[in-house]
Amino acid sequence: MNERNLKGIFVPVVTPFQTNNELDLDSYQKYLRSLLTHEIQGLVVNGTTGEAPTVCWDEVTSLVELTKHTMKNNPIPLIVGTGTNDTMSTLKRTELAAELGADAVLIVVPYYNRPSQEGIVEHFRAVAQVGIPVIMYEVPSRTGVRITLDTARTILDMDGVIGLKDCSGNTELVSELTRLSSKPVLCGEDIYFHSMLTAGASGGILASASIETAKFLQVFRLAEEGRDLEAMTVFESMVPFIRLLFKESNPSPLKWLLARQGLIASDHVRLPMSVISSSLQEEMEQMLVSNLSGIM
Ligand SMILES: O=C(O)C1=N[C@H](C(=O)O)C[C@H](O)C1
Repeated sequence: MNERNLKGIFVPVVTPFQTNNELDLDSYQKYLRSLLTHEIQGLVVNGTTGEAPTVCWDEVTSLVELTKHTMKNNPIPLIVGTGTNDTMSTLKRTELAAELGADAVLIVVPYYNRPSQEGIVEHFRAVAQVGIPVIMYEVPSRTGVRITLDTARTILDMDGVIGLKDCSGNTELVSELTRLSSKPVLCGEDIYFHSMLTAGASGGILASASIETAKFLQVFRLAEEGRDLEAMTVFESMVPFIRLLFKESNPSPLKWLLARQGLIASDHVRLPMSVISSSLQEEMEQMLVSNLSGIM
């Protein structure tokens, strides 16, 4: 995988669990097969949406193997989340992902220990040397640390780093990087998808594309063709749905909807995540009944 492939709609997949906390691989395969009926550009396993903090490496291995098996006749790029807040364990996981045949790794800016900008740069320099393409993942609302434009540029200039997943909460970073003709930026914050495309993003890694796959593909295609008004109209039809999907922590609302659609058996999430509140369930039911964004 290289920076030219970092374009279009990438779906970060959920990790289905049984109510006893075991992986539910039957559901996982059914859900994957349904996603793969769309012409998406890639999948992300063990991202935030995949509940990476509570999935152990043996389980990631099972998920990656089953993903590769399921798409063997029609392989698309497979990105695996291997970033942690410890450089040594990130390196180990990244090497293991490469051995499993991942096409790229998604490396979150180290969270919780609040490294300096220099520490963040060195973390990425180490991972970039493993030899598998690296996508940097900026999500300050989750990590507690925000990268500067200089840090983003320094990391994106490294050989082995192919792009950035931007969940920075606004369009500043993507606009600046686009102005500087940097490597590709994928939107990682669903509600900003259209504005980030307008600002120069080359696509998105979007949890809501698990449900509204066709519409996200349509927005991307229309924007690429320069039909921005149409792209905006389709995107705006999804805004109420996206707002509900992120009203409580991702991926609990998404898992509820996938279970409601019968694509996974249960909306179970591992603690400390919890299933959505009854009030959000009611709002989601209401959305389905009034078919707000045309889903289902
Ligand atoms: O799993 C991901 O990748 C995504 N994570 C974001 C988050 O939950 O912070 C949301 C985005 O849709 C995809």
